[in-house]
Amino acid sequence: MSPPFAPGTPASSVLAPEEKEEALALFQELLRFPTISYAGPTNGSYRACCEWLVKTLTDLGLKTQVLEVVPNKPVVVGSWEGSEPALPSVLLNSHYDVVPACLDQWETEPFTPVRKDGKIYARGTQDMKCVCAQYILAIKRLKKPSIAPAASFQPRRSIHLSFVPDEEIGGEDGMGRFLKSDLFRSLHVGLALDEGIASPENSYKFFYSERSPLWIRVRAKGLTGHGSRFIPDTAVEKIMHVANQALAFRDSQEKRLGYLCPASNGEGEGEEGKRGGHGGCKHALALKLGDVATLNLTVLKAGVSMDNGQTFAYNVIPHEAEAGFDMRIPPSMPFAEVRALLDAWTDRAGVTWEFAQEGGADPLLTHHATSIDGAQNPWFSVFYDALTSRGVPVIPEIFPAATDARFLRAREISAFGFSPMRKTEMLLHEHNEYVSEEVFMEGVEVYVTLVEALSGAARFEREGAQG
Ligand SMILES: CSCC[C@H](NC(C)=O)C(=O)O
Ligand SMILES: [Zn+2]
Ligand SMILES: [Zn+2]
Repeated sequence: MSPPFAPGTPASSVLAPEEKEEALALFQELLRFPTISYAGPTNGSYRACCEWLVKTLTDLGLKTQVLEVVPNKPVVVGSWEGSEPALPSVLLNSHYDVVPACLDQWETEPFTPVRKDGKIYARGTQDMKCVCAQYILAIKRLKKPSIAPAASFQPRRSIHLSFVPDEEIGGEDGMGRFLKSDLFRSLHVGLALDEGIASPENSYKFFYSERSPLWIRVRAKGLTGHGSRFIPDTAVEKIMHVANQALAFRDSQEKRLGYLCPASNGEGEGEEGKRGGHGGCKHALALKLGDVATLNLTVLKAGVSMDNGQTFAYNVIPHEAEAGFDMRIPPSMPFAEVRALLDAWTDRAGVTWEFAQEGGADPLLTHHATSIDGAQNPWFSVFYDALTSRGVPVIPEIFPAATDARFLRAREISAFGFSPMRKTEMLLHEHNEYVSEEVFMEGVEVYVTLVEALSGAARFEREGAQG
């Protein structure tokens, strides 16, 4: 892979003002659906959003299919057949669900988009309805071009757009079910694009792997008694012992941030004292969030209560306590090491730990990566060359959280996480989420570039004669 190159000047918007307004109107229509994912019977406005997607894709002339394996959790697929449909296709995936918004913390109504100072405020503007809309608008540009050189574009490989629910609550009933369907098999996907995150710098980040989310439950039992005494071996004391060691590990990982990648020069941890750019490191890569482990104490339960936690008996030492940790494990950290740490922390405290993920953590105990070596993975070269052709530095990273791309990579389908937002504050899951109109419109053009290149890619040598 070539190193990231110096910033250039990206093409500015070439759309007429009325076309920009049309594009922003479409984006705002999508933002109006309160598609908050949750485990309720109707799943917010999934169905209404799905109907809007079906109409929008059909109006574009795409073949539209809806898969509803789990009631009220539809997956929508729009397809544009390529001139060589036997070749592996390009999948543009996005999730249409969003996280909840705390109304009292927002300055605007989260599902009534507001345009102010060149920005659009609404839940989902970054995560990830921007990308849902940009895919649609890029296809619209390519199908009904008003601007050269998009005129007469015909994809060689088929292009599929998938819009899935439930990503924000684990994705099992969304992307998980979609991947197991005959519909998905029929798409014959070679490369998928999925979400990334905004880059505050003048660069595009893209993600080729992600950290594994492990949620750990620790339960302790201990002696009870009067709150005025020195009772030994209490449940809370045991939990505190585990928590203190866990938080010390957290500190040690946080200190690694910004230091040279030890793997890049083969000299191990000692080299981490040298900040990025020094010390003979081959790549001069500073460790980022996706390269280190994180751990947060996110659940704490204890106390004797007769009314479900409304009031507590402050003078009774609780005989049980529980802690929950959200751990994120980078591909460089073997899972055996994680287990050994957890065993050591809990053994010393005389308690046990378990995975808290529903259905177990087995699928999360393997990291999957899409190769970013062009000699191994020709999709990477096409993606990277097309993206860098826009003159903005392009940075490969490991996604710090979990996305639907993990399901694709687990099936050995190449998947890059990418949301075209440069010079943009990262606001996913935050209050007052927004994206600038300029960034949004540039993103449409970025996808025009990417879709042209990816769907136009000639048969790769390894694809053989049958595609
Ligand atoms: C494991 S399912 C939860 C998925 C969620 N994804 C994001 C992007 O926030 C997370 O990483 O917590
Ligand atoms: Zn997302
Ligand atoms: Zn999210």
